[in-house]
Order: sequence, then structure tokens, then C-alpha cells
Amino acid sequence: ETQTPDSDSSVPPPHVLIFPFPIQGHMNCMLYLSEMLVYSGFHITLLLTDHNLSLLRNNNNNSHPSSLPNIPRLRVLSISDCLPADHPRNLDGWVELLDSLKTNAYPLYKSLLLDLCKMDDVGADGFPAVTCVIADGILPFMIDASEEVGVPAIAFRTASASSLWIYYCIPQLIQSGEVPFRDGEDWDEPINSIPGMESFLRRRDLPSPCRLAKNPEDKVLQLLTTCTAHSERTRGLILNTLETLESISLEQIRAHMPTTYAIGPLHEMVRAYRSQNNVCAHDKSVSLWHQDCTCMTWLDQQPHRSVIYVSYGSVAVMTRESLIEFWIALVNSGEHFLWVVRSDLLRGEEWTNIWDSLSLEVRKGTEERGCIVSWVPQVEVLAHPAVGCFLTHSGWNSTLESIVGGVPMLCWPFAVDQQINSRLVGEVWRIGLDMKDVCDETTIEKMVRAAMNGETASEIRKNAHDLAKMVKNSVVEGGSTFENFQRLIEHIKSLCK
Ligand SMILES: O=c1ccn([C@@H]2O[C@H](COP(=O)(O)OP(=O)(O)O[C@H]3OC[C@@H](O)[C@H](O)[C@H]3O)[C@@H](O)[C@H]2O)c(=O)[nH]1
Repeated sequence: ETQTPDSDSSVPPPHVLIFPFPIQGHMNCMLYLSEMLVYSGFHITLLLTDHNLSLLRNNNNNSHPSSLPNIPRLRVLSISDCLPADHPRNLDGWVELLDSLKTNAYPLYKSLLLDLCKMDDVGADGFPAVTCVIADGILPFMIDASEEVGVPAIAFRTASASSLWIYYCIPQLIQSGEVPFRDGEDWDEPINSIPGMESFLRRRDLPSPCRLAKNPEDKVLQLLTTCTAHSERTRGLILNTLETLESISLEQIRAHMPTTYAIGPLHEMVRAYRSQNNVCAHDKSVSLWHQDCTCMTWLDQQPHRSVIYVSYGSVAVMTRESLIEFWIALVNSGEHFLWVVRSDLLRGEEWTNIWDSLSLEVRKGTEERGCIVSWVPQVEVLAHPAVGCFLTHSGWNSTLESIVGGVPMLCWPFAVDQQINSRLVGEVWRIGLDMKDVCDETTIEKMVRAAMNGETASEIRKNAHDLAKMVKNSVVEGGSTFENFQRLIEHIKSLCK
């Protein structure tokens, strides 16, 4: 393992505490950041919740005896999120999770950080005192707590820069009367009050909190407005994106938050570092579900670019009716499909209950062409040559992972930033088709066919391939992401002096 010791050896390398909002999409990219900071000689404490730590321990995706990511100078600590074990830690329960962290877990965090930053000497586990915090930007109270105990704190927003810029402009959207929506308004109307997005942004492309708010005081709308404005007051802002992919939004954001570091796609920067430095890729996951790798054997048996991979991320929740529309459409498309159906995807029931209600044709088609599993190693799946398209909910990590894999997308966004992400894919980068707000099997079937075969499919596949090449060049020496990351390292060191 190679590392770059600091030129000024008198100053010990920083020890950064990293605190993601405790859901998969946020944990993954912040673990990748942790790993890259370790390779720059830092000590890292990754702070999870007791609930997620026990899930990690039970799903044994990592061969390391602790079942935790096996990365030197990285340790995992945890605090309680103060919610019952059966609380839905998905789109049905994330606001309560945030509230509980803000009220109940806050004092636990503050006293833990006080212990970790007040150490005089190196602890028994070889970890020195914490000298900096990188916390999820949707946890502004944890950033304030860090500064209150004297530890400089940087914000990390895990979603796209474009969604962040829209959240930052919510006061303008309200002032211009574009939000909240009024009944009967045309959702295809262009939005005019977001600088830089006038040419492609429609009402329906706004993040779901803007679409769903009934009044300007809406809780989630205000929550996102507040935490985004708060990021302006932090020691810096980290985004898992890259200059060329979201240049317009980054330019707008930097006018208000000049210390912004675009260091994505982090998973690709880690992959490039590991392959250049012969670092083993296994046992470094924080996957909350057991990854069913039998799907890789199934993919090996499928022809090139013949499979549509379907996943709705880690927190989406759907109705029985919507799931059945997708099921029938996938079978009627005649394509082979690898489908991730999480155990908690359906509200209040097991998806397996649906099987008996399906027609004989759909059941037969599923047995012949389908592979349904509860969770997969998604980055590996998207790199598999049998995968021809990704039917995705347009979560930001999935979008970046598909871009790096060069896999065109068919987008069906659910919530939060996903609506703007799918618009970027379909209208700006043209590496996929945007199927938002559609949920009938006939249209889904037609769009699956269009995304897999024919002229449109070739066009989006070519664009996806070209974009993948450009993105991969950004994470190695000379690339914008690589250079930004070096600047971030120096910034953190300057904060820890
Ligand atoms: O079977 C699977 C499915 C998904 N995954 C991983 O789970 C992660 C899902 O993250 P996404 O960002 O795509 O979506 P999530 O919905 O889970 O995330 C959430 O936080 C980030 C925001 O951008 C999303 O909009 C929000 O919903 C990805 O890194 C993906 O590789 C698996 O490892 N296996």
C-alpha cells in the first residue's frame, strides 16, 4: 500500500471523523471518500448508527472477521439513532430519522466528539485525537456541534450539484410563485427562476419536495432550504460530482460557496487508485443488505448487452399496483431482466405475495427471462458486458455508477433529487430516456424496447460510452477530480494546523 506522507512531518496527519446520514446512498459515497483520505495518510473514524452497524455485522458481505470494511487507519464507531428497530429507515421514515438525530442523537454525538478530540495522546487503537469533521450536509446541527466543541467541520452533500442548486434557489421559486404548484397548472411549463437551467428545467423536473409542497412552510421544503443555506457557512463543501458533468450548477454554487470541491465519481476514483496500487477491492463494503452474487453467474450466461438491469435504490417504496405494471411490462418486452426487489420495497407486504395473482404468461416469462434478487453488488453488475440498459430510480449514486459503466439509462424517479437527475440524463447528457410520471405497462414496455434496441438505443449507448471515457479520465492525474481532491487534502490539512 502506498501513501503520500506529509512534507511537514512535525504535524501529525489529520484525523477526520466522517458522519453520513444513515442510509445506503449517503454511506456509500462517504465510505469511498474515507478510503481515499486514508490513502492520503489520514486517520479516519467512520461514524455509523448502531442499527446500521448491526446490519453490517449480520449480512457478512466483508470477509474480515469484524464484517466491517477492512481499510487500515479507518475505524468504525457508532451512536444510536434513538429509533425503534422496526422504524422504516426508507422514504417512508427518513424525516423522522432526521428529527431523531437532531433531537435525541445530537447530545450523544457531541459527547462522543468531545472524548475523541480531547485526547492528549494516541489511543490504545493507535488513533490520535480527531482534528476535523466531514458531516452530511443534511445534518447541519452535527456540523454546528462540531464547531461548538472546537473541531472544524466541512459539509458533504451526496446528491447532484444540480439538485443542490435548485434547493438553494427554493426562496426564489417561492417568491416567483412557481412553488408551491397550484391545481391545474401545466407540469411541462418551463421554470424561469433557476439561473443556468432555463433551457431545460420544467415544473415536473423539480425535486419532489418542490412538487409535493402544499404551502411555502412545508416541512421538507423548509428543511432542504435551511440545510442548503447552512452549507454556505461551513468551512467547505464537498460534492460527489465532476466539473464537466455539472459545470453550470457548480459555477452558480461557487458564486455563493467558493470553497466547493467537486471530487466525483468517488467510487471510480477509488477503483482507479486500487488498480494503480494493487489494493484488494474486496471486504471494503458498507452494504446494509447481503449481496446475492448468484446474479453474476446468471449474467455470465446471457448474451452481450441483452439484459435490462432494474433497481430502485435503497430507500424507495412502491405500491403493489406500480410493481405489477413494471413486472408485466418487463415480461412483455421480451428482454432478459435482472431485477432488484428489496425486502422492504413494497409498502406493508412481501413482493412474493404477488406471484399467484400474476397471469400464467407473466410467470412463465419471468421463469424464462427474469432473475429477481433482493440486493446485488451494483457496481459489478453495471460493469458486466451482458447489461444493455439500467432501469433506475435516478438516485445520484446509481446515476454516477451507470455513467462510469457506460450503461444507458431508462429513468423512473421517485423522490428528492431524482426528478432533476433523470432530466439531466434524458435532456442534457442524452445518455438515456426519462420516463418520469409514467406508470402504465404499455408505455413502460415501449420505452424498455426503445432503450434496448433500435436507433434511439444506439444513440444513447454511444453517448453513454463517450461520457464514460471522459469521466474516467477525470479521476486520474491531470483530471479535474484528481486535482480538486489534492486541493481538498491541502484544505483539510490547513484546517487541522
Ligand atoms: O442491489 C443494489 C442496489 C443498490 N445498491 C447501491 O446502493 C446505492 C443507492 O444509492 P442511490 O443514490 O442510487 O439511491 P438511494 O435512493 O439509495 O439514495 C438516496 O441518497 C442519494 C440520493 O441521490 C438519492 O436520490 C436518495 O434516494 C448505490 O451506491 C448502489 O450501488 C447496491 O449496492 N445494490
